Amino acid sequence: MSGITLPVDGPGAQEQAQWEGPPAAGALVSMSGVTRSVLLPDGTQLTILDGVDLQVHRGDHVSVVGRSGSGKSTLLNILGMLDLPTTGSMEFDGIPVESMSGNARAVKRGSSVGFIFQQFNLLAERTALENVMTPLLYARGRSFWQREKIAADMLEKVGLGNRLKDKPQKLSGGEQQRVAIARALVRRPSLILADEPTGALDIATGQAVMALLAEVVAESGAALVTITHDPGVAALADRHYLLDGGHLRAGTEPAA
Ligand SMILES: Nc1ncnc2c1ncn2[C@@H]1O[C@H](COP(=O)(O)OP(=O)(O)OP(=O)(O)O)[C@@H](O)[C@H]1O
Repeated sequence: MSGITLPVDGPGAQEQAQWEGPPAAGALVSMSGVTRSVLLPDGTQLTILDGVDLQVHRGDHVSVVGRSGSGKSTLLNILGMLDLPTTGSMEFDGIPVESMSGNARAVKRGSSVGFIFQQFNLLAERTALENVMTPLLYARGRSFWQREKIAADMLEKVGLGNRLKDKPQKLSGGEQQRVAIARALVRRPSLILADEPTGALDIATGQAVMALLAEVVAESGAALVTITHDPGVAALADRHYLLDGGHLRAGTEPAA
């Protein structure tokens, strides 16, 4: 698909102006020596991430592969400020995340991060349009007052302009994921985090959805971090990482 353009004075423009912070040249997300550990019921400590260094800039498309249980979702949760590092440092837009209150992190997450999940996570009782409008309920200004038009425009961008009133159960898996992509992008976040975005789709549909996702994200200027088991999906990224034993390394092959 080509010629995709996002709404000109798009959703979230006001919030972005408010939150844009440091110059675009700086890293959007910077992780340095990040570990994440949890205390297990038997009192032992499980180290899930160990000494992770990662920088993500606007416009980047980064893939992370790794075996089941290697810590991919844990990494994504930290990138999206859903969890904090146990040790090490992470900055989002130049702001140390540990210096932000929980509320400030939630506001920042809402305006700056869009999530896409394997199982789409759409609200079953809401139409495609209502699902895409949902993030705009937390926006301000034009993004809030014109949320219906903004959401409809975004669904048009992902090729679903004729399915606005359909609920998820009437949509195919690929169509549901396109609704989820529209929802993730509707506030014009600076970072899109996709956790196995093609995992519930057949190969051809997954490739089409992934190509669309990469294109609309690139058009928006946001960064895209994709976690995937699928080498074909990972290959679409510009930079490739592997999580292995809690360590993040460049490339897709485990260390010898
Ligand atoms: N809160 C927690 N308490 C205990 N163990 C945890 C916790 N969170 C994660 N783990 C463990 O840490 C490891 C990494 O989990 P994570 O979900 O990040 O892996 P993943 O690479 O995303 O796996 P998958 O590909 O199967 O989704 C797993 O062994 C998981 O059981």
